[in-house]
Amino acid sequence: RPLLWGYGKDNGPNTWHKLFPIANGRHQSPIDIQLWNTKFDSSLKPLNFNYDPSTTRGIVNKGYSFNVEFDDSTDKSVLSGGPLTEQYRLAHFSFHWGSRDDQGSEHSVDELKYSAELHLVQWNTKYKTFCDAMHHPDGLAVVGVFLTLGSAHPELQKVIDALGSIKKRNMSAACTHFNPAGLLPDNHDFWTYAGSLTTPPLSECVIWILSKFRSLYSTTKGEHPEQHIVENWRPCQPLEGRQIRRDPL
Ligand SMILES: NS(=O)(=O)c1ccc(C(=O)N2CCN(Cc3ccccc3)C2)cc1
Repeated sequence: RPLLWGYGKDNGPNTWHKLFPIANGRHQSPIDIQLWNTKFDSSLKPLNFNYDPSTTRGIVNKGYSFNVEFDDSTDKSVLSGGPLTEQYRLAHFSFHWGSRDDQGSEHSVDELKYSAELHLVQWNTKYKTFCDAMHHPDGLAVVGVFLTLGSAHPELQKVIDALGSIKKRNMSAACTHFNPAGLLPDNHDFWTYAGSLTTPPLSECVIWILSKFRSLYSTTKGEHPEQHIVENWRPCQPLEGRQIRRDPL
């Protein structure tokens, strides 16, 4: 059964507007973070990651990426602070990567792309469900972390080790007690702007929070996540007069 959309020539990002016309909207993601155009905002608070590893549910092959999913039926794993005025529940995290080490991230910084980008996806608890939240500009808060090749990263290694058991789309495997905070850089400085999902349905419902600092990862021989899924990043979209705020100075 052919997938509705993907990253190939016939179903890739340049074709998505046909099924999802919002693709040509004015609040699309990802974007290039042009450092000269970021503005310090003293009203931004420190980010507050409050993740409980016992909410880890498992790892699922989504076809064009894989998600590590969390139980979001309670407020056990939540994000608050930063640009957020409410609490957001962790639903899953996933990655975007490329076929080469010099591309793979979705956002770029002064046109520089990283090898991969981690997305920690949270939804605003003032809405009843994730799906409901997707219909509001403040519905989701996605924390983006740039990944660059480096020394092995224990928490990330746990994810890479689990990939062997979810080789096909819709396969899932148990994955427990994962600490998503372990994937974050020590420094929580960030840029933030109003944007969209970077995959269909491309809803303009995301408050993006991009870490200024990188996390390191190393791909072990053979078990490369991109072995079967080669490129799953969307190119940068027009900023259209949006302001990118930064914290701190
Ligand atoms: N790369 S990203 O961070 O922008 C991101 C991408 C996708 C998602 C996500 O979990 N979903 C998007 C919609 N999908 C399911 C769905 C729901 C309603 C209608 C249609 C489809 C789930 C979250 C974050």
